[in-house]
Amino acid sequence: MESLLAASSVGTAFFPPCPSPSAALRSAVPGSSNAVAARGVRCAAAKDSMFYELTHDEIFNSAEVIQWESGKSMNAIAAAQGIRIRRRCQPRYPSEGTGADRAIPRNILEQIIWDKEVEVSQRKAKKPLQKVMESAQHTPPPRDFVGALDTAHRRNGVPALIAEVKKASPSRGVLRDHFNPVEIAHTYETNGAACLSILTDEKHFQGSFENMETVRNSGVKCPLLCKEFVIDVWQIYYARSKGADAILLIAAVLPDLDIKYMLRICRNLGMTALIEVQDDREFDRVLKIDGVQLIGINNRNLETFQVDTTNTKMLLEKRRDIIKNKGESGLFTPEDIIYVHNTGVSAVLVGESLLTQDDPGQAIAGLFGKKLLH
Ligand SMILES: O=C(O)c1ccccc1NCC(=O)[C@H](O)[C@H](O)COP(=O)(O)O
Repeated sequence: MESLLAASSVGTAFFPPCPSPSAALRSAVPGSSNAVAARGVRCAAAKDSMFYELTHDEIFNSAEVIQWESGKSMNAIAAAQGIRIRRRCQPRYPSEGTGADRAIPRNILEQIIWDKEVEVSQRKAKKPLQKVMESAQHTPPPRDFVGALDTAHRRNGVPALIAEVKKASPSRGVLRDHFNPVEIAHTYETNGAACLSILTDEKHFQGSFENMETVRNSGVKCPLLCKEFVIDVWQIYYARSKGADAILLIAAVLPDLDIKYMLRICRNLGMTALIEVQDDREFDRVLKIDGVQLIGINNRNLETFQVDTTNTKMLLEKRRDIIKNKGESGLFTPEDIIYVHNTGVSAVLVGESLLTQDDPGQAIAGLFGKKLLH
């Protein structure tokens, strides 16, 4: 088994990680030895153990390499896994398609991802990956996200709460005119939230990484989830450098290869990855990936915005023996909480129903039908 660390023997002492394995593969010429070279060089690991050391077998299983080397584009590989969200990468090969079908996003999630591609490349131009990795290295160590959820679940006998700090969303528009992330974070914590989820996307949610950093530095003790649309490992290191303890990875957006790679980076940074699924196919894909600690079942279809709390039940009924699950979106009443708890979830992620009340923290007792201890 050849380790990518060994590939750093090409001469330079330090190789930043590739944005994602599928992006590295995309930059190579399929079917040629360049594809192999790209694997070796673009994904070579930094020697520092804080980063990562992946083997070829871990990242590039033979089926994936064969797919790539047969000339399939990244979007085609993703589509073969049932991923409907396309990247807006410039077409390089006829199989990637051209023309009108590529110019218009098919739904809001695809629009967010296309905007994210532009945003991340601009951010990277301002602060390259190597600098972000250094900043991440100097950030105080992450807090135990899963541990905080477990403790709260045991203490209260109801699903642990990940309370969301978000000003707006594409489906609901502005949720709060007066939006003070630090105030909201503190009232959530005081009223029993186990962890907080901080929206960092600016364009569609009016969030920011500054919010993440300010909340982290404000004395809040809860572990923080960076609620971001991750397409590039740069965002994971950046989130860590701003104090995130956990990060969201969306199965509807990321091919398996990228999830595996990003999971390993999270593990080496000491962060928790919350992997979000919305349907059977995504759930099955994620269950086959080693090292997944936390799965979130979104009740909101991110393509249509439709919310259906029976989604959690439907997906869990078939998979009774699953590790850790979290129900997300569209939870408004104590009955909703009892309903998802009975399906087997040990945590819930809630935004809108708390944020639209005068005091989002005090609204927690109303949502759970009792005061949560913390
Ligand atoms: O909420 C949206 O409109 C949305 C649109 C596209 C992608 C993601 C979106 N929301 C992210 C979330 O999953 C929710 O913020 C989270 O689950 C909390 O949901 P809620 O309690 O309904 O605010």
